[in-house]
Amino acid sequence: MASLINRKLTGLVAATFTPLTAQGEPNLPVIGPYVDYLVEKQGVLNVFVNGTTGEGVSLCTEERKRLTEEWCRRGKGKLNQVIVHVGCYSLKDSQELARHAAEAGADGIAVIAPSFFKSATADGIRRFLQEIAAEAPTLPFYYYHIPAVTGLSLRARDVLEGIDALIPTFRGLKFSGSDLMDFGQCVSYAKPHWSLLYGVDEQLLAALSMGADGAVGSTFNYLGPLVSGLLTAYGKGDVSQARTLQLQMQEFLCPAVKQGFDVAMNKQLMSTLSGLPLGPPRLPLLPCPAQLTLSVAERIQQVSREHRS
Ligand SMILES: CC(=O)N[C@H](C=O)[C@@H](O)[C@H](O)[C@H](O)CO
Ligand SMILES: CC(=O)C(=O)O
Repeated sequence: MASLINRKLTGLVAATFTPLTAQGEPNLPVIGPYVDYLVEKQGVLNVFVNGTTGEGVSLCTEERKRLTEEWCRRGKGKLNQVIVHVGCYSLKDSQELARHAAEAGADGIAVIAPSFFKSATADGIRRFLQEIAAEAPTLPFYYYHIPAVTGLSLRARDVLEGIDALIPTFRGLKFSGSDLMDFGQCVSYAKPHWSLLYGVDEQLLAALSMGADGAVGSTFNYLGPLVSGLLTAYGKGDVSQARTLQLQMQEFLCPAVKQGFDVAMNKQLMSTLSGLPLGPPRLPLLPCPAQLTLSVAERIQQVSREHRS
């Protein structure tokens, strides 16, 4: 198990959608084909399960466990890493999910700070994270910063201060915010074995130039080849090509963003593009009419064909 902790997470990580039946129950049989689709059609070999895109906080702990087990089981031998989000409002529930993720064979865990009672201090968050990480001492641990969703005003850099003394398994950060100065300050502070993963897909290039090691995002579920191309171009020093691809991606997403691009719309878009029956989102999110995502889906399909040919 010692090797798990030394595997640095880089490149693309797809934040997965949670397949639900028409009745709103986890639809586990879809996960096997979903893994194959990511590997074969998208060239994406890492997943981030039960996060924002996966509506993790809308699922009960039993459901989260079953989904974790299925992703780990189906991903075995096919995916490089399965990272599981285990954050809950309750510390105890998070600890239970952290222990479970280790048993299920996950490759790492991540936690979003609770946002009903919002910690006013970095110390409160660090100690919450510490008590969860301690329950899975063999797994790399990542802090997940997503201020627009949590409403927490604490900078990620402030949470990082002194964190490795508290959490020996600390291995980095998923940063889903647009404050690139804060991100840069996380890069300055990071240890070489940490992974700084960016999570605002439409401006990934800016974060790469600031020092990101990789990215976790929802759009890599269907824009994998395009974004892999962006990473490769950037890695070769071809910023002009990387920019072309980033701007192209913004062009597709812009019509969706104008209509309020939330998880419900994103999930519908993914169902259309992949053909996987992902089902409705869970309440309080309402299903997005297929019609609303069709024109976005058509443009993405057209350009994806060009990227493959
Ligand atoms: C709020 C949200 O879901 N953020 C995702 C990851 O953190 C992103 O992957 C976005 O879905 C993506 O950047 C599109 O806006
Ligand atoms: C994007 C991401 O990491 C999430 O959906 O949680």
